[in-house]
Amino acid sequence: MTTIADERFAAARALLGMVEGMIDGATLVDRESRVVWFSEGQLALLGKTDLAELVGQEIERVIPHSRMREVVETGHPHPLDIIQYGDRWLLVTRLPLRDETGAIIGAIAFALKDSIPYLRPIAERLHQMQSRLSRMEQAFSAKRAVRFTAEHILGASPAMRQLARLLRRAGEVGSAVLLLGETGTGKEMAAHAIHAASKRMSRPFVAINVAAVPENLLEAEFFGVAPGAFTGAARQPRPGKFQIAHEGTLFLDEIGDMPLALQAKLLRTLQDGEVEPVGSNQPSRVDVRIIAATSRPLADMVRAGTFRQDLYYRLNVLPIHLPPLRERAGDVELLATRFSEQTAAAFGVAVRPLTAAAVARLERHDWPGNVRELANVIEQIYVRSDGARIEASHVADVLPAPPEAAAEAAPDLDLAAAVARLERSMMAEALAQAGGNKREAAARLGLSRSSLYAKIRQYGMG
Ligand SMILES: Nc1ncnc2c1ncn2[C@@H]1O[C@H](COP(=O)(O)OP(=O)(O)OP(=O)(O)O)[C@@H](O)[C@H]1O
Repeated sequence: MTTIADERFAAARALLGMVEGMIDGATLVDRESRVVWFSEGQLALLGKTDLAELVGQEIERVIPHSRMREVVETGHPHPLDIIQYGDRWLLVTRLPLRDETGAIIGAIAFALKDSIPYLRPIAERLHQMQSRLSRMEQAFSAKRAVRFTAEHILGASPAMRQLARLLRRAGEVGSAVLLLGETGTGKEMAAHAIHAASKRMSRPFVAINVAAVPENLLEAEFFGVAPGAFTGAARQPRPGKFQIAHEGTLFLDEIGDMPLALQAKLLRTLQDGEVEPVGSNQPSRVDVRIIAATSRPLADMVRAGTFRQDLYYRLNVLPIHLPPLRERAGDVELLATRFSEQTAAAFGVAVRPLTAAAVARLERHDWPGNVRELANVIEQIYVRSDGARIEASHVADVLPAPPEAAAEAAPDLDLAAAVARLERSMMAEALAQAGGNKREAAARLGLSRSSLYAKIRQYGMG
């Protein structure tokens, strides 16, 4: 005689029979977790052919890791589980079966056919998000690492001793700082040192060079992008430098190159302590200390109306002037010696001390590119000449000849050096004409801003 349970099992089998094409395998067990039925597909998965010999066996004897008993005993379904059969991965659903009084009479399980490919888009998205996260974590910890402290900033001149005091003080107070100085005077280094001396030192230090980022990307770079802000944009939100620098320090290099429209948004952010990603009207709070830097005469720009006065006051809470190298003659020897040691270590060669004449020759130079130019000159000497020491002649080979000597100089047949000299002088001219504005100078030279930047770095100039 057939019981209610038998009827229900028969109904379940009939139902599964109707969707046979969509499932890889199906299993029915009774309330003692004994096998009632396996579908053809399930038998194949198990490597069996004879259903009759399996019916009535406890499910674990046939499928050792089966979780059907759990479902029968708890009455809780497992709507989605991923299991492995040999080398196949299946998405399995297990449901309890009940009679009309609600009592459990067994359980049913089925694996959706080709279910794993259905999962692939989700798995890939998860994978993408995980790798994004780990890239961001890496970037975070790299940025968080303190690169320079005040001790790295070399200089025994009174101007530099005063600077070291100011940087430490700036670290303590936590207000906005404006670093003023020519290119290559160590503004970025100073910003690192302030961060390292502040209570934010274990939080991120994030730098952005306003002049080096194309104008149309600046806003997104600063404030981030809301998910799907523009067609084709990533659907996930992209954090801006403000969000990345949360609780840390944001270094805004070449702030004088910031377009006026963005200056307004930056001011709002600083006033409200909230950022609004591009394409979103939902501001979020950020706690960021700002250190801005510029090699341009910001006060003059305010007068000329190219830099907002209110933003200037907001940033100029603690102005720190970084003296150009030509005003720190006493430091040239110290810096050149240190750069010689660093270059030797980087090239894996013996250190070449500088002769007194070489130092004197370096001290006569005007250093438009400041400390970066000096570091570059020393490195070029290592590349272009041999010898146990750095002689005045090595310096002269690398530095442009002083004006009075130029007339007597032998014709220079070194094409690369001549091209470099021409490039340098045209770049210096374009920068001077553009009042230090790199955007404008690049346009005058017919270069992209990033190429101009690369050349400025290459030649250690501004
Ligand atoms: N006082 C110093 N002691 C040691 N190294 C220095 C000093 N000042 C600058 N440097 C070195 O000179 C190079 C230029 O410094 P940095 O990038 O900080 O200058 P900057 O003023 O920010 O330049 P820019 O405005 O062109 O970006 C760096 O390699 C830095 O390590």
